[in-house]
Amino acid sequence: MVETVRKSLRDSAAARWTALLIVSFTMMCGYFLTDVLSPIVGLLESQLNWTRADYGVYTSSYGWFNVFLVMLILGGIILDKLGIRITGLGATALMVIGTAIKYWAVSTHVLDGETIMGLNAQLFWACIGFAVFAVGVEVAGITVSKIIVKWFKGKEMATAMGMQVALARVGTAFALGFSVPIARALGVIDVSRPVLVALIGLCIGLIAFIVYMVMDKKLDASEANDVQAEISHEDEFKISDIGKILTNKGWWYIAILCVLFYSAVFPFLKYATDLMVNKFGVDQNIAGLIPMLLPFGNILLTPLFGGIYDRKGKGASIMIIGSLLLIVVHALFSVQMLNNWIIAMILVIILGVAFSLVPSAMWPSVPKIVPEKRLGTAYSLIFWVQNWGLMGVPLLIGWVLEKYCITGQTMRDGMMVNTYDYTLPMLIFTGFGLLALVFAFLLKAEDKKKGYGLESPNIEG
Ligand SMILES: NCCCC[C@H](N)C(=O)NCC(=O)O
Repeated sequence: MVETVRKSLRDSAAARWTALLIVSFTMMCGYFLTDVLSPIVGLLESQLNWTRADYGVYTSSYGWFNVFLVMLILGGIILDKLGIRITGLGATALMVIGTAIKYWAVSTHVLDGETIMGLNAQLFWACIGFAVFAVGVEVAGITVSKIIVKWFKGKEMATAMGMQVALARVGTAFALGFSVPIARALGVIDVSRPVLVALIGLCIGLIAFIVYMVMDKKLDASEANDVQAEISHEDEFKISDIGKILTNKGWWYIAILCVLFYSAVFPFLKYATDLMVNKFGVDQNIAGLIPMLLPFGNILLTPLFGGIYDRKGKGASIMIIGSLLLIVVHALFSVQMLNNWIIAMILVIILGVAFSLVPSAMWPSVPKIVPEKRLGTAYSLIFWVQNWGLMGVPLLIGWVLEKYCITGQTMRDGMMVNTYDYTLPMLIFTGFGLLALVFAFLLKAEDKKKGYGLESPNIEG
């Protein structure tokens, strides 16, 4: 009898890297929209009368539905229960719908002069759009992580996750770099134009995801056999599995490390331009260029470090080194006499290394701690914990700046504005780094105790 060895579609390198590129493109469009308004805060003020406080409300709306309505956790449960295709399609559609609402809000005049719940109506609807989009992009994020595990387990998983994060950072860098030129293009300033570009990108991203769904179906078909069907039935996700995640110490260490580490990076980026102006004396028209080095650095380094994790292992150690670098950078930012912009550039570059090390090792470590059937929920719970930090820390830093750090006033662009001393905020970020380091060590110790294999390569022999 001739025995045929059935090959899975994931054994084809071309197929799995194509799948990765397709879903990474969708995520890149999502990250572009996420930061598309960050560089045009000044234009929002002059065109739509949004104050800095209004912009703060808009930024925090990212977490409204994800955090308070626990939509992110529901998304993770839906992912584990209903699967990748339906969840990914729903999440991508939500990104498009949310962005369409936001585009309408910032481009229409029918809301002029109206208020809703004490907010300018245009701002209110922009926030609702952003909050809906945020559910989509976060759930799409966990879906894509699960997609990568599905195609790359036992193979180049960390490299693939690193590539996906790198392409997401391209989206962030494009937003930081091109939003202003797009808004100023055609001789008429229009803040809704970058949002329209993002909306078009997301529609293409939706089509890309539908193409991916065909590949996903083919992958399932290539792996289907009776034995597996039996196993997968027994192996179905149950709601009680959430308890198993929440009682897993390793999962907690990753979740806490994640919220502490990301709280010292993304919220820092929201204030980094202002830091360059106030501490390093950089002209505010070009001050954004220094923080922009961070996502650009990530584009090269995250897949590189992912590759090291795949081939050599040392995932927990990589997270320790990343946390150490984070502490060094923020501590040096807090030293008052270090105020030359070249130092600022060097520190941002080192922060870029730290922000490549930790994500490249953290995300591929989750499948080593949590079984695949619970991965969607595990990732979504980590993102949920993380979203509290992403929402709360910018508010904390803003409050600290206003209460303790005003040093005087100066004239900028013909307007009298406050000047700030960033020492205290940078010490707070350093504190997050120190705590992150403690949890990185705890994770390494737990790995040693439980044998998760965080220090082992991902590529199987
Ligand atoms: N401004 C985008 C925030 C994305 C947060 C998301 N939960 C996440 O952590 N993604 C992984 C990453 O490193 O971007």
